[in-house]
Amino acid sequence: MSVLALERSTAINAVLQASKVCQAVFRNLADAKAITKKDKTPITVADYSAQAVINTILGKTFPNDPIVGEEDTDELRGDERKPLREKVLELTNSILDVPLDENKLLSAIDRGTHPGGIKGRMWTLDPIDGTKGFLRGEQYAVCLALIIDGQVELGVMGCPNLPFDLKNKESERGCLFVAVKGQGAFQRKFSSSDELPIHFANISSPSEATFCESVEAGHSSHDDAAKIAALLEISKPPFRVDSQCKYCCISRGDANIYLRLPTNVQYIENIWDHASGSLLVNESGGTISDLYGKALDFSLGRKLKANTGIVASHPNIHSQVLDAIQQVIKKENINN
Ligand SMILES: Nc1ncnc2c1ncn2[C@@H]1O[C@H](COP(=O)(O)OS(=O)(=O)O)[C@@H](OP(=O)(O)O)[C@H]1O
Ligand SMILES: [Mg+2]
Ligand SMILES: [Mg+2]
Ligand SMILES: [Mg+2]
Repeated sequence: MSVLALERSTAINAVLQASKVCQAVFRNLADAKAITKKDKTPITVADYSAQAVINTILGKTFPNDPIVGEEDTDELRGDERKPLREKVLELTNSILDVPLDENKLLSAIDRGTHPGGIKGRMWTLDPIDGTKGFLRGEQYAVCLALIIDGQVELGVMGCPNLPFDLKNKESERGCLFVAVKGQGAFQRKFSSSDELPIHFANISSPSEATFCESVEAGHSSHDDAAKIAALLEISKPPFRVDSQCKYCCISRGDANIYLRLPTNVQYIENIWDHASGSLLVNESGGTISDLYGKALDFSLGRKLKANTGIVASHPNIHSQVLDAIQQVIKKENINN
């Protein structure tokens, strides 16, 4: 049996089950209404339920593994939130073999409150990445990764709305991506367990590239990206796609560069927003770093405290992309 085989199959199953939750919620749009968390970002019953489903499935097979998950139950408790809690419970139990009661539901979600760190095994989970994309009916991803001693060893991403072949409008939607360190990166349909290896598109000059960025200008500066693209003589328009689907798209050659450029200096990226994507990039032949060329450090807790922004691209062009980023950042620092 290959290294991390049980972790790989368990994570794939967990992500597929959580993706079903998201699809069910979206089919009944009334349930997909968001509430706003204390940090002013949106959350839906699907985010809560997907985290409950994945944490429960992981807990059964790996009871001693901690989980660094995006969500917690702070805003799911109290009388006022009873209807929301009941909806989350109903959804979760429509997927799990053994139904949970309310207390078990809350503790399943709160298994995700681990602080992270450098020692030992831990999972990191983003039950819905691109919640805003999910609410718009566009792209979103269920993202799960296993980190051991600060290194991402396994990444699985479910993209329920992503076409298997982007160039074919009729192509089936619902793709799952999986990578294990040293074992390559693969794509499969939700509807079949056949896996196909994926690779970065070969490219020799940045001017030929298509770059991906967030749909939300508040999450990544579109203005800075346009300046960087101009310096690199990129003529193709940006490929704006929600969520960690960006990582999936560059890893299978739909685009060539992923730029995530901070819009404010206070924002620090979360580990669950980049763990699975970073391994997918590395295992499909790409390079990933922060804007200064520094490797992403997943060992410092729940956040990528030592990194600023993200850039992923083909190794042939990575240093040129970093140079262009430096020129734009320097100019901005001078002007501010
Ligand atoms: N200010 C700011 N800067 C950078 N990133 C931020 C910011 N605010 C939120 N977030 C995180 O962005 C995650 C969504 O990823 P994307 O921006 O790629 O997708 S999208 O365009 O918003 O759909 C989103 O993940 P989810 O909350 O899981 O959707 C957030 O973790
Ligand atoms: Mg969120
Ligand atoms: Mg996210
Ligand atoms: Mg999320």
